[in-house]
Amino acid sequence: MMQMPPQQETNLAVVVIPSRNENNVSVHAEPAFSSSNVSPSPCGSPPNADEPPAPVKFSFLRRSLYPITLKFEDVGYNIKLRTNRNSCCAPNEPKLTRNVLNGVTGMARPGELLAMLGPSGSGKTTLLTALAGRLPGKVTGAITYNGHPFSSSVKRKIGFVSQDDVLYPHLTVLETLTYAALLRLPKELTRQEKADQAEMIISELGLGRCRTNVVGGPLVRGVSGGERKRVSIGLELLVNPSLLLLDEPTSGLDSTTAQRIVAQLRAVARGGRTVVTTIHQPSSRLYRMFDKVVVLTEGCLIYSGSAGLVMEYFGSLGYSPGFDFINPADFLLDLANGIKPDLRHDDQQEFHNKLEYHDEQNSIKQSLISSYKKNLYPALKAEIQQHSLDQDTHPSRKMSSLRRDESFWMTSWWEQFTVLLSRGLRERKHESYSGLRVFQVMSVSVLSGLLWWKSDTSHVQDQVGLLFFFSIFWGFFPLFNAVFAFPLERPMLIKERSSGMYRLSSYYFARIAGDLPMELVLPTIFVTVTYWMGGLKPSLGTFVLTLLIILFNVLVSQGLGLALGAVLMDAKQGTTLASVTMLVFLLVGGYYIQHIPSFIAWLKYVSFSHYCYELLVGVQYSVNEVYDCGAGRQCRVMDFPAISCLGLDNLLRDVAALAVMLVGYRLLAYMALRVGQPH
Ligand SMILES: Nc1ncnc2c1ncn2[C@@H]1O[C@H](COP(=O)(O)OP(=O)(O)OP(=O)(O)O)[C@@H](O)[C@H]1O
Repeated sequence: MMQMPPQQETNLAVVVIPSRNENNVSVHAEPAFSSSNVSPSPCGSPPNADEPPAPVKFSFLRRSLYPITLKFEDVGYNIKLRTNRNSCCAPNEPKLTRNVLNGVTGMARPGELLAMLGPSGSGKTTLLTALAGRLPGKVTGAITYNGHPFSSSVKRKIGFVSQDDVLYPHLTVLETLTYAALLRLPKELTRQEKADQAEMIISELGLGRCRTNVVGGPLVRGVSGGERKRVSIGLELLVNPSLLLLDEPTSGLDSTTAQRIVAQLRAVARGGRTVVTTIHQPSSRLYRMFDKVVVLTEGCLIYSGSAGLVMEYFGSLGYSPGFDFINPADFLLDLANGIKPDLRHDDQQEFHNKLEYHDEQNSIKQSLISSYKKNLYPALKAEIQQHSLDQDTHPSRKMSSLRRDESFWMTSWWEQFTVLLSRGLRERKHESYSGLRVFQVMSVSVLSGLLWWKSDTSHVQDQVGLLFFFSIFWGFFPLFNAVFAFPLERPMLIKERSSGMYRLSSYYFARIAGDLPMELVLPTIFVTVTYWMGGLKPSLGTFVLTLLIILFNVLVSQGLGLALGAVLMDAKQGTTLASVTMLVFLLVGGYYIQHIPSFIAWLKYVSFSHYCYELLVGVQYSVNEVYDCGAGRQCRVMDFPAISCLGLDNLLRDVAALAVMLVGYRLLAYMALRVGQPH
């Protein structure tokens, strides 16, 4: 029943990969565009037409060094359904579960392209995610890679392309692939060699014309959908994966582009890799490129085996198309939906209107599932077992490298940090240095300078008001900017951490360091303008201290924003909680209420704005400073009611409290990220 993978095509190039850890391995590779059915690049012209010929030494189409045979036996998966019932009111209510996968079995060998077909909701994505070792919760049955269960070593040999392209919208195609190459390729290669590898992928995937275009996203116009998909595929091909899993790589693309992508996937498979893809409605031209198909209906299999034998198999069950020519994929999808393929289109319309339609559909599906269990399943199991026996008798085929502990990272911590920092700065430069943001800060700064224009100590109340405004404005602003950081980056973080690209700590420190310049530049400009316009103490020392306190406050506030974002991982919830927190800090900061009832006075000790305000007032006025308090009398500033109740006798305590928060919030953010991310 099983069709062996087509042998290597004749038009092969022998190339040498000078990777230092691969010891100049001689390998065979197909030229990427040797296939006659590959159509011209949607970027404009066929790749290489107006580009210098790409060096072949790094071609991703080199043979896989660690071929993987993927086996999945009796795979099952249930999801817990959310109910509207309040569980505390019905504690004994059994939890509702839904069976998404039920006894799914199959095998894909190196060199094969396996396609998963089935109606929407039949479980294709769930199965693919389970095969990639990324499905949360318990997966029953067995999924093995050369006989081994999923491990960190296997993870490094798997490429996973999700249905949604998770890419940074403001990076160009070249930058996207180059940064990935710098992070994912082994440290034995130089930076230049890694960059060359990215260039090679661009050339081989026909992205040459759009290499300097930004990738784009929902809010930014960038490259086309097909180009974006090829960038996603290229990111995985960079690491020469042994097993490549793709979720609907052709959805939303025109048939020519779809065919081009599948042709490339087939070429990738022919290099000794195992390629598994889910696909929606492939044309018959596409279907012919598949070696194997798995057909799902409602989480159960109706077929698993050779793509070329489906018509014969279903014909033997009495299901034959009523037409001379039919796309096998349409035929399979009709069957998976429980529709008899011999009904003509008009008849189907009529049939759909009948009441017994659903019963009939269900009975066809059940009969196909039973036939699969009776006719195909035993042979499939026997084949899988025979393959396992062969592996046991030929231990060399078991790929000992998979057992080796490869939990080490591809690049050093420092390398990861510098690459992630550079990538983050480039991706967010439009946001950090946006004119709107600068305008926002500058306009508030100039307006407050005018409102407090040349105030002096005869208006102490106004001056402390300005200092309080400093502490609150530079509490709100960084907090709200930081709260978005992790929720917005979450999909990228999950994707990249799932493929073991970098340590969480290197990402975290790069993110914090990348945000620093603008987080510190804007308050510096703001304070410089407002301090001197507002008539605060004309002393350079006091000005510098005021600036340092505000920058300290900014860092603490940013830390709280990062922590809220990392704990909640939801921008909406994060901003809601941030606004409530800042309102509380505003009220207990010490400016509006001077006599807070003792049972709630503790709130001010958790408010960084309170400490910041105390410090600002503390450095602004010296102990013996006086002001004109009317009728020619001189009063001590420290006796002014709004200041005396602050208790400025222990400013070091304020500094210590802010320092604890500075470290504590960042630590909390890191821990929350660690808990929520794949390891
Ligand atoms: N986390 C989840 N919560 C609720 N339902 C889920 C979850 N994951 C999967 N499902 C359900 O499981 C079924 C299979 O989903 P899956 O995404 O695997 O289908 P699919 O065949 O890939 O569909 P499509 O072709 O539309 O992408 C669907 O009915 C889906 O609603």
